[in-house]
Amino acid sequence: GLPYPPGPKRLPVVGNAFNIDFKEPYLTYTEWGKIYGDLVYSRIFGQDFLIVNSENTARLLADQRSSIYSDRPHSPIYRLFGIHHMTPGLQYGTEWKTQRKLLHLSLRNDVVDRYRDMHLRSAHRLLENIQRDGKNFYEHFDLYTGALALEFTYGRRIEGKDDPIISLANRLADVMSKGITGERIGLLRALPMLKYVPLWFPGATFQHEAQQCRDLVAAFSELPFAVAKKQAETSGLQPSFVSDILTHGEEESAAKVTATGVYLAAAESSSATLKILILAMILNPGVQDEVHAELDAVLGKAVTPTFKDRERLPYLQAVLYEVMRWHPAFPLGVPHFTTTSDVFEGYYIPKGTVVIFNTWGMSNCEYSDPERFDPTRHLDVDGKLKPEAKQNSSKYFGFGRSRACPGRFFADDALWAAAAVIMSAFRFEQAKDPLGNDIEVVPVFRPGVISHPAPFQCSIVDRFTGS
Ligand code: HEM
Repeated sequence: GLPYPPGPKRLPVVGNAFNIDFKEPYLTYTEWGKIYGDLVYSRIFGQDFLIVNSENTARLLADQRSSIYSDRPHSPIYRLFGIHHMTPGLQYGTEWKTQRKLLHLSLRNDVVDRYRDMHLRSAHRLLENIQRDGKNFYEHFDLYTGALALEFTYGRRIEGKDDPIISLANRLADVMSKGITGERIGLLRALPMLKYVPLWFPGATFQHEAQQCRDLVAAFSELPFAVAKKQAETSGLQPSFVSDILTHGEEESAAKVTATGVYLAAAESSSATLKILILAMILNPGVQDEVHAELDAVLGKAVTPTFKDRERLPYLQAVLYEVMRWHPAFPLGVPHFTTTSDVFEGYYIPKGTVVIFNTWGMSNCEYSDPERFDPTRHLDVDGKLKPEAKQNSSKYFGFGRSRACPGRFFADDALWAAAAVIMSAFRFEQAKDPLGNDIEVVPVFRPGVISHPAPFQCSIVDRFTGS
């Protein structure tokens, strides 16, 4: 037979389990990429992995062979935690295709303009929250993106973090991110009997978390939907994802399931990106000066931007592209899985291989001096956006025409609205200690599929009052 793609030497049974930095696996994969090239083969506990280190190869596989490369890894953990029927984890097949069709109705490029008022209204709410209570800016970003996701999905306006639906959603996201880790997915593959440990068994934390997650999923797929329907009967249906589906005569059950997945896919990814923006601004005050200079020159002082100003603010847009390049919120995308075996450039790729698109590696190796935060990479000599800038940033939303993020156009507007509104109002700076010295900020990212910056202190100054 044909050889596997090149890769690090494997030990019997464990394979490469001890070669990977599980906290920041993208660092390991990027190192491997430098040694072995665009395609790296690895194995852990009998599971095949293919790491794809170049954007071009990722597109050749995911776009041109999408029927082979669009599945998701099969793991019993999704069923245990009750999330196996949500779009991001669904296996390639009819149910997934139906959900993608429903998402397309409300999220395609030519319909997302209708959410722009909602984005701006929510961005102003974000601004007020930061003005009132700057210390908890992380929480305000989570509320901004969570509220947008819920209003988009159910037409429900969220007034604050105590809203019962947002607190339910947050509890669910929390249980999921703690419960469904890569290590557990691996452990369950190695010791499948773990899923039969009875609930009463001492130390069965895993089972308790799974049960709690299933209960929360069940509540979350019923409650907001029921509220939206009730509202529809009394005051008419607010335009939303759910209303789009119901007016198209689609089945209620498909609508409910798809809606639940949207919140989980939309909220955390966008708020992580906004936190990375603030981190980048604190670390690069000169870039922040440029953003402010552009805003003041184009709009005049103390004018808050709206979407009609977007084209005239190329530097701000370049900053957003650079945020995603500098540290992608999904450094390794979301894993794909092969439905059949394949041969690519003379290499054999088995059926059932987990395919990891190393976006972090791509955004580091395909640019010079990659650690430097430099928005001008995306601008030409006249300060206009390079024609390829938008396309270059599409990799941060994943790969495969049919599997890539369906919410990317919505996310793009949500990020822009928040960035434009809060950056026109505030300057983000290093916080000071009681002696007046700057508190140094070191960029540290938490492990996980979505890479959040670890909490950092920050001083937020009103640009116009100086307070
Ligand atoms: C900055 C914000 C966001 C980023 C960086 C992001 C990125 C991603 C990535 C990398 C994937 C995996 C694609 C792949 O399999 O290759 C994904 C999937 C997905 N995203 Fe997003 N996303 C964002 C916001 C959103 C929003 C706002 C929504 C909905 C309104 C959304 C809905 C989804 C859904 C439903 C999936 C699963 C698609 C599938 O498995 O078929 N995302 N996203």
